[in-house]
Amino acid sequence: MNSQTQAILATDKRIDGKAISAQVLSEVAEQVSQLQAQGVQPCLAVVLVGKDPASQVYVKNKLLRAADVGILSVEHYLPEHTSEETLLSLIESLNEDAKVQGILVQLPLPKGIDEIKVLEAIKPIKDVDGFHSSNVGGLSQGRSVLQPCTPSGCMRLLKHVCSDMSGMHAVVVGRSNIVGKPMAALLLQANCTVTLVHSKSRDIQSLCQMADILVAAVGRPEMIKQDWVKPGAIVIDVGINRVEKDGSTRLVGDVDYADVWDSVEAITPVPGGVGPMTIAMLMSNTVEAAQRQHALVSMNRVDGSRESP
Ligand SMILES: NC(=O)C1=CN([C@@H]2O[C@H](COP(=O)(O)OP(=O)(O)OC[C@H]3O[C@@H](n4cnc5c(N)ncnc54)[C@H](OP(=O)(O)O)[C@@H]3O)[C@@H](O)[C@H]2O)C=CC1
Ligand SMILES: Nc1nc(=O)c2c([nH]1)NC[C@@H]1CN(c3ccc(C(=O)N[C@@H](CCC(=O)O)C(=O)O)cc3)C=[N+]21
Repeated sequence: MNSQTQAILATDKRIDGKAISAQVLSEVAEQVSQLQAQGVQPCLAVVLVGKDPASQVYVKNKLLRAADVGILSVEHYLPEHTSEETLLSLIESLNEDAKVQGILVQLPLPKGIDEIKVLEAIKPIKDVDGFHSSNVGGLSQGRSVLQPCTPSGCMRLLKHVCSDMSGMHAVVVGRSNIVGKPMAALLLQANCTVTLVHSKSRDIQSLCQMADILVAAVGRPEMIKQDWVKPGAIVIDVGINRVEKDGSTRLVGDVDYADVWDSVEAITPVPGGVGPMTIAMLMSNTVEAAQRQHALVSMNRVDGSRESP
């Protein structure tokens, strides 16, 4: 990225996730071309069980972005009442398919299917969501593993407005396995002092007021107001909430954007903030998975060892 683009993206208070994700996607497209030149076509398998309307929209957007950057995608749509066994055997066949380097099982899964069991069935090297315990453990140890897309997207946005986060107090609201916990791990790795807040925390407002970096991943529309935010804070709003207002549906975050605007140094909008970054990082992880698998295959050809990707 040249310094002029960096300046454009960083001068505004609004952290433009759409523009920054476009940069990530153009880097990914370049990496895809390099892999293709080596005879590797990156391919992402997306598995959707049931007909949850929001999941259908997200999956469609992921497939569109994959096509944009030259990543092949294969879709597996399974009916709502699919058994856990059927899903596990699909994952097994995708694990064994050398043409597929990335596997994503869209969450949430229908009731009756053990989410952890399903995520654990995905080969860690193909786990482009970064949800397998081996990748989760690797992240907390600071190893170079496939990282969860939403938190790594948030880190990328933060780096646009803050080149060194060392010593800053980061408060993350929400402790889910897919957002809050890995977000805290990444902030810790960036040398922040991290507070992880959840529904059982006491006096959440005071904890938020202490934040130099505030990350909201709660799922409560516009919960965070101006008097929760320290003046000059950087705010990353992960929340995606659909609210009805005057007969139409609007998308809002967990932060009251208009209310906090005057206080903050920088803030991500909803939509157009973290959401597009999540998808861009998924493409980036797919390419990384393809590169790692290609390197393993090449290494095995040279030394004849039996380890397979
Ligand atoms: N932009 C993107 O790319 C993505 C956006 N999202 C959005 O982010 C939001 C969070 O998602 P996700 O992490 O999956 O959600 P979960 O519902 O899994 O987790 C929500 C977390 O918030 C905590 N919480 C709930 N209410 C409160 C409260 N009043 N005060 C403090 N903490 C509270 C819960 O605490 P406890 O653990 O105690 O129950 C829980 O840890 C949602 O709006 C979701 O749609 C999610 C993924 C990606
Ligand atoms: N295995 C798995 N991996 C995920 O990463 C995963 C998941 N399951 N389940 C659901 C959550 C949610 N999530 C989003 C991705 C993109 C947008 C996104 O693109 N949002 C747009 C708006 C989209 C709209 O209009 O609804 C935006 O914020 O601008 C939002 C949310 C990924 N998730």
